[in-house]
Amino acid sequence: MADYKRPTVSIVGAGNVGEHVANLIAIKELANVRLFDLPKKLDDKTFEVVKGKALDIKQMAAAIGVDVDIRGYNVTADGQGYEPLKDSDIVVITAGFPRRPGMSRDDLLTANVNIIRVIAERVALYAPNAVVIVVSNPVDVLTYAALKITGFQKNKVIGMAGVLDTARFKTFISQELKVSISNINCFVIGGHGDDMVPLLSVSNVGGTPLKELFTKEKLEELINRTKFGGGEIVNLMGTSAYHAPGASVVQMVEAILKDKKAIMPCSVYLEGEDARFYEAYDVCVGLPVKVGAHGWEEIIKINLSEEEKQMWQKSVKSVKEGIERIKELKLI
Ligand SMILES: NC(=O)c1ccc[n+]([C@@H]2O[C@H](COP(=O)([O-])OP(=O)(O)OC[C@H]3O[C@@H](n4cnc5c(N)ncnc54)[C@H](O)[C@@H]3O)[C@@H](O)[C@H]2O)c1
Ligand SMILES: O=C(O)C[C@H](O)C(=O)O
Repeated sequence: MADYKRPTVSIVGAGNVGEHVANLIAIKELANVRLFDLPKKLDDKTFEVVKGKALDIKQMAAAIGVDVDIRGYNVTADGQGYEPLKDSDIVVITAGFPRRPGMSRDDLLTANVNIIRVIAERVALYAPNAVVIVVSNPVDVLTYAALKITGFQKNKVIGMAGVLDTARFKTFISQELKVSISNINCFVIGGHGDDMVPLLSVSNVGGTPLKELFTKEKLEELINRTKFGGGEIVNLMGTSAYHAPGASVVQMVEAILKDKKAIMPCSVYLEGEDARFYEAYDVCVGLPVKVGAHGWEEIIKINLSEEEKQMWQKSVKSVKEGIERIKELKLI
């Protein structure tokens, strides 16, 4: 038998989302994990929290009997300490500020793009063959920034959002109909903001279209709850979600590591024939894509209804405004 080499997933930003990604990767015994974060100051002391979290997760792995190696590394905001990114198969970027009640994801843009810039440069330097999954918000604009800054091939840079938004939509449908999540087929596409687009034309429960299962008013209510699903949690917790986001990232990680060719909505770069089909150019935005060993491998072309087209264009426009903003400010 050929030597098995366990893959390596690096996670930059070991906060709420990052540590949950690490935790789930360990539980599923998918890969070795390297966590990177800034040391934390508390009172007069500096703590190496990232090393503590890595050790704790490694001991959890021992407690549940799985064989993965988890390590933590201190980095600095100006990009020192990233050498251990070397040989990573995947780098997940979860570093940056989460929003607080009253904020939109776009309010995080300038602060987070400055963080992403340093990290993306280091990824390009030390892990030039990795697939990069961007999570930090506003995710579509930051996926675009990470793609431009790393200079990676477009298929190697993927934003996580659609898997999460779709999971939320499924949750609300399942609660309402009292039906298994596994019988619900739907996609949420577009930018990860208030203008996201639940695709009713391809959504069904056990084959029955959603439009036949709900009144117009009820469907509207479920769609709105999905669109503002992130904000609902921010208002409840004072910070943003991390269990469902962590699990959504790990679904993508697993599809890449196992070359599953799984179709899931992700934020990807549009150009050429894909851009013409969706009438959206030079932008990263959520669409159903096939995810496998090479990152995203194909954009699935779905004929949108007239109503969906209008919602899609509005969503794309709002992502493009964010991209223009960081270009004007010369942040990328
Ligand atoms: N795409 C999505 O669907 C989605 C879902 C949830 C959260 N998010 C976003 O993910 C990001 C992280 O959320 P969180 O809840 O984990 O926040 P968090 O504050 O718990 O964790 C962020 C971590 O990033 C670290 N960090 C900050 N600057 C850094 C730098 N320069 N280098 C290295 N590490 C740095 C912080 O020290 C912190 O540990 C936020 O921007 C949030 O909005 C996106
Ligand atoms: O809502 C947020 O700010 C975090 C994330 O984008 C989410 O949808 O949970």
